[in-house]
Amino acid sequence: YYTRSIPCSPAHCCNDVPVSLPPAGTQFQYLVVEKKGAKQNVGVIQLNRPKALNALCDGLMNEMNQALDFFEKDPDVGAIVITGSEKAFAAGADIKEMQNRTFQECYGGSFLAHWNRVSLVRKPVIAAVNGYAPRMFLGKYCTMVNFCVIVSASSRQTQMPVLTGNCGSLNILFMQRANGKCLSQSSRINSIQTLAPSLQLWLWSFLGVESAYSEAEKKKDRPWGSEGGGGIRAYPLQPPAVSTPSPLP
Ligand SMILES: C/C=C/C(=O)SCCNC(=O)CCNC(=O)[C@H](O)C(C)(C)COP(=O)(O)OP(=O)(O)OC[C@H]1O[C@@H](n2cnc3c(N)ncnc32)[C@H](O)[C@@H]1OP(=O)(O)O
Repeated sequence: YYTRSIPCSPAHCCNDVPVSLPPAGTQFQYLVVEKKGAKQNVGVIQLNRPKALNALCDGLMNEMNQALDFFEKDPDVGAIVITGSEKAFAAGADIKEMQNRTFQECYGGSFLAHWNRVSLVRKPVIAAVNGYAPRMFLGKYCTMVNFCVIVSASSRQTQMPVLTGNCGSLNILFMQRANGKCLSQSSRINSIQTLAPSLQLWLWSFLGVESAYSEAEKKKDRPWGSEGGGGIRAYPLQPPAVSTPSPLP
């Protein structure tokens, strides 16, 4: 990595603070990192560990944090897309790496603390999800999907999790029909629905989100609208149903 000054822009004043940028052509071992979109204003991070179904090993997460640093500091990038392959977004934590760690090591050593980075990015992050993404919303450190602002899942996304616990109150979920059912199991859906309109406005006002969203769609096996017949459901759309209390006997 080298440092250089980037010019200030109205959207991002850096006060000429040096930022770290990866040199052109930097090769990541576990990621493909590139800028996309007509204006090259979408940072796309593709998990690229196919033999392990993109399991989130330490090396991959460290590279992810470098890529996020890079895109966060790049004034040309308005939003970031994280995606995987057609078969797997990510098979969750690397369980082979975890198996010999003791509780003391994990707890005392702040195991997975560096996984939080994606939640701290000050630009919208969209997860474009195909294939396996086991337990993606379950637990605080579940997978990085948990921290993305928008999750756009294709109908082939399998093993859709039950939304419980800390499912990320900032997530706006767009899912195709096959997965809609998981949302009804969420105890947090009411608060997500309440937040949605203002968040969407906020997101869409962000430079680059629109093109980031279309880049995310290209990464999915079945983009929005491809199912026809109005089969696509976007969440949250409706206010929560008000249940009428049954009269006392
Ligand atoms: C704090 C965070 C918590 C969490 O994230 S909890 C969730 C942890 N993840 C899991 O429990 C998922 C474990 N993986 C699976 O259950 C299965 O895989 C799948 C259902 C996702 C896919 O099954 P199939 O299509 O049959 O593939 P395959 O032969 O099992 O896996 C292909 C290669 O990928 C490696 N792999 C898969 N998942 C992981 C993982 N999570 N960590 C490390 N390696 C993984 C395998 O071992 C194997 O590779 P090799 O043939 O060389 O053994």
